Amino acid sequence: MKFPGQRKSKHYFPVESRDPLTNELNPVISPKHTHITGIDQTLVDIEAHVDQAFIDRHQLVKGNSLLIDDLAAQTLYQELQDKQLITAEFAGGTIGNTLHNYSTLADGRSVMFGVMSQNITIGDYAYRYLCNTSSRVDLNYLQAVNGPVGRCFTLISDCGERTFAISKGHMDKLTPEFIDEKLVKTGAALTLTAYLMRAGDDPITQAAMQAIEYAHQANVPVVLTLGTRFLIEDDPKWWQQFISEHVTVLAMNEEEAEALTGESDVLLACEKALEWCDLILCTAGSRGLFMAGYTDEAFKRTTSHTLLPGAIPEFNQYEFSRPMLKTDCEQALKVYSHIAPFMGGPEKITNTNGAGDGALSALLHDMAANVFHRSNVEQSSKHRFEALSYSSFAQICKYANRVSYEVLAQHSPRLSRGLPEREESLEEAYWER
Ligand SMILES: Nc1ncnc2c1ncn2[C@@H]1O[C@H](COP(=O)(O)OP(=O)(O)O)[C@@H](O)[C@H]1O
Ligand SMILES: Nc1nc2c(ncn2[C@@H]2O[C@H](COP(=O)(O)O)[C@@H](O)[C@H]2O)c(=O)[nH]1
Repeated sequence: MKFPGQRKSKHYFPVESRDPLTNELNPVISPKHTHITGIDQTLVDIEAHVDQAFIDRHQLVKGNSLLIDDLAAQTLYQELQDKQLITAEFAGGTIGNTLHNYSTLADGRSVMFGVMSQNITIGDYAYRYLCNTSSRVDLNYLQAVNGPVGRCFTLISDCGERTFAISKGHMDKLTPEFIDEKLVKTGAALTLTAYLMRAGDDPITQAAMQAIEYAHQANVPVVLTLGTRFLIEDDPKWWQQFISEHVTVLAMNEEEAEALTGESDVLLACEKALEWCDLILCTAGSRGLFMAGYTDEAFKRTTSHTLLPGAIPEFNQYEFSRPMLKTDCEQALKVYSHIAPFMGGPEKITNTNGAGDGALSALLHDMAANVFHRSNVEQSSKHRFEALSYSSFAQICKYANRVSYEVLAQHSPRLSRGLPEREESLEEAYWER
């Protein structure tokens, strides 16, 4: 596993580079590996730039992700083809993107549970999905289905806003028997999306609930990303209950945060949502991103950054602390952190598809790095208390933000390579010091 983010100090990381003295006492011959698991609806993104009239004509809602039937999909696809509007086709799906980006960043294994067409022909959507997924994403546990994977028409408006129209195919046919109990229980995290809960009579929702049960039995953190505010604002109470019963880490953007909590201020929304989960990553578009969570009074660390004003004054005071489960804290303290977009954001943003998923994959990398380090260097001072991540709130913000920038600067929601080892924007002197 690679070190999460870019820093000079990589204390016993990779784990083979431990102190020579302790190496002699307890040599690492071959490090124990770590993986994460996730469930997704297997989807290919079909990207096109369209105007408002197109969105209205196909009865879509700007910014939403709506399910459409076969006839509507056929009509929409036909118009896109006739007018030659399709600009790209990529493997997609919010968790598929997150696992791919995790594996690319961490150079580590992730396991995806989902479906795949039994019969694949070269060039079809199932084939493209497989071709566009990192070889470090283990697809051996996919369930074979007799039909196509899903298509996600990703319609980009002039303002950069995305509207998704989903033609399901067989993407929701995953059944609970295809969730591998051992893999979920030995993983560093289980990653899910709120979209899995809108499958109607299809079995993927039960498959997700089965995975959650396995994760709970083994105290594996359950990570949920909210997808779109429209899904949440239909029934915020139901989601609040769902999160408090099942979720450890919540990823959302500021609109989803408002839909969930009723608070338009991101900090206040995070403060409220911390009553239902342990750790929050909340992206805020051109305002960057926020993290919120708990740490124990005994292990809090004061920031050396400028204290920031906001609805919670000086909210970032303890952002150098590491996130912990609330139940692991003797005296739980709420901690918040914020970062503005890396270098102010790329010069030109063609579309923001996948920027939020990118940030989440960085957080997952940091959480998995903690498990990896703990299982290989158990005696390290890092593990004298149980933390959810390897790094501090502030450091994870930096890393997640940097990854979002990379996704924004390229075209696809999936990274084609990891981050550079050394940041060009940091002076040479930083690395030499
Ligand atoms: N217009 C922008 N300018 C600069 N950075 C941006 C912009 N939009 C998004 N980002 C970066 O991408 C991250 C995720 O974006 P956001 O749009 O909030 O995610 P989502 O795709 O989940 O809605 C932000 O935290 C920020 O770092
Ligand atoms: N699993 C599902 N993924 C979906 C659905 N609708 C859209 N999407 C995917 O989201 C990403 C973009 O993510 P974001 O971070 O920019 O919000 C894109 O690649 C789509 O494939 C859905 O219903 N289910």
